[in-house]
Amino acid sequence: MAALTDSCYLGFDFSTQQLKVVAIDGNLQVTHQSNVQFDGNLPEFRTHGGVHIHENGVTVTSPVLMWVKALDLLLEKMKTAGFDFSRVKAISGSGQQHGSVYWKKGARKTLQCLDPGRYLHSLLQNSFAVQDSPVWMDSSTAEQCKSLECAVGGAQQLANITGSRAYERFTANQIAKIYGLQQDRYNDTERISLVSSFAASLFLGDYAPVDYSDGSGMNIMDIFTKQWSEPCLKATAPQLAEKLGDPTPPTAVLGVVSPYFVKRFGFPGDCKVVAFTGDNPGSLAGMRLQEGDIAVSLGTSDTVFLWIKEPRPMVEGHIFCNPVDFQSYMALICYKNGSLTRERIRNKCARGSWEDFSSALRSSPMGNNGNIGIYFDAVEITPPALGIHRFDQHDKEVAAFTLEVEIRALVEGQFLAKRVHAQKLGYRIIQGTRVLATGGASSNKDILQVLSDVFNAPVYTIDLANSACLGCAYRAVHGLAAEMGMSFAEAVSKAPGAQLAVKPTPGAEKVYGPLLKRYADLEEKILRNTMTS
Ligand SMILES: Nc1ncnc2c1ncn2[C@@H]1O[C@H](COP(=O)(O)OP(=O)(O)O)[C@@H](O)[C@H]1O
Ligand SMILES: O=C(CO)[C@@H](O)[C@H](O)COP(=O)(O)O
Repeated sequence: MAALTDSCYLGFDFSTQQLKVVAIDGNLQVTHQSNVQFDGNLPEFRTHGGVHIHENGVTVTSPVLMWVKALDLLLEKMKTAGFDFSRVKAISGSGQQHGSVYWKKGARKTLQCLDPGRYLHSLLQNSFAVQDSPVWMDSSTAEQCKSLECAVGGAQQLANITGSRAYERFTANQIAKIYGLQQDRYNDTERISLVSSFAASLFLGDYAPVDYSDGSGMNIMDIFTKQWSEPCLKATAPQLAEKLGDPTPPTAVLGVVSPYFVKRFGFPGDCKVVAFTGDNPGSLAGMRLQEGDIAVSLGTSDTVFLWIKEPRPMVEGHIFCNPVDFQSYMALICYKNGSLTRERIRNKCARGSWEDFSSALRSSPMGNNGNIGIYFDAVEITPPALGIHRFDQHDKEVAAFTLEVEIRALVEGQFLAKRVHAQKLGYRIIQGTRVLATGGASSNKDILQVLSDVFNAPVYTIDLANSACLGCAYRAVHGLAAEMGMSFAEAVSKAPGAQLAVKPTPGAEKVYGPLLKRYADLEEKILRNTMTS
């Protein structure tokens, strides 16, 4: 037993607003957690919510050096807190999906001989051909999307290969834009990483490959052969395969940590680095999703995901390779107007207080007396529409709601959308369905109550809102076990299970059944108006 509590595994998450870490011991118990907030702890980068929204409103980037500096800061913080790095057997991690990093020619050499006496951000300040990395909130690549779909034979055909039709935030379209507008920088790029494989590269002291699961969010990888698709490569940019390197299984042990971390922080020389993946795949691992469950992540973005065996890619939603099981897949739907929209309405209607926001939810009725709100502050992903739309019980568009009605309309609207879209992908709520919630807003029980009522199913949470970090700490454990043929489920069987957070209110299905239909029709109408305007 002592050996199990002595050993330690780390999971990092480079998400939109912060860098987080979770440490677990060999018994899979959480022993340490920490984080660095980009806006608050690194104000010199002047980000808002971890990003820069450019003047055109659709280009969204983050400074790549901010992520590097956040890692310097986080590891120093852990050291100051007395964290014992010498016990770490393996690390893994995740990153916000789709974002891309452009390593400059010569950067590999720099990575291979980092001076442990200096900070990473100072050592790597000249290592990037593009300083501002495009991130998942970007929607500036409509033109590139059109041309990629056209090149492979249409949206459905692209989905049949890569798991998704062309999406503006997906990496191929971002790369095509950089190649089109900044050819010098593209030519000066030695390696293109995702945020996840970039983070793994820092630890490895060499370029880390893209894993199959996060690689599925690029519009370039064939999710069935798990190789780059030739037609997609060709339609995106020249010499792309060599700049991407070959994709790798998410369970792969990539090597050991770079001597930089051994000398500077005292990591053991044989501490393994397991492939990093996307934050949503990381969450699937952290929640130990089972077939039949539906997971709802309420982070900066809201996402819904499912474990699936037989994928049928469609033009709505995404299919990714499964991060923990080679034979399986995961379906995902992403919403851009998640926590940041809830924060805006909280500030406008609840004096900036989550407590007041919650009490408005508690004191308003299920179904909001028939009022429905659809809030797309930024161009939404599912569906691609914009604007604030409020409807009364007769589906008549109205200009405003009272504060309390506005708060409930936002939360109900967000969850009605999730159930409507999940059902369109074929998901059915059956006896025994569990909704697993995670992400920052999953700490709010009143928000979870609305989720439970709209889905008419119990909502479970895990102890930690940071399921991506935890999942990657589990993946670090599994990476070592997988080498001996052990499955993920076996490797983490001792981990604490999800806890029941809330049950649906009696009568919920009667209230939300008709609202689901109305929501779907109203959304359809908004989308039609968007297309014709
Ligand atoms: N009590 C709360 N109620 C609702 N939302 C909350 C609460 N606490 C935190 N949040 C939301 O959680 C969000 C951060 O979630 P998180 O999953 O950590 O994001 P990310 O991983 O994308 O950085 C914040 O933007 C905030 O709006
Ligand atoms: O674009 C997607 C998924 O397709 C987003 O879910 C990003 O992966 C960002 O994640 P968070 O920082 O919101 O967790």
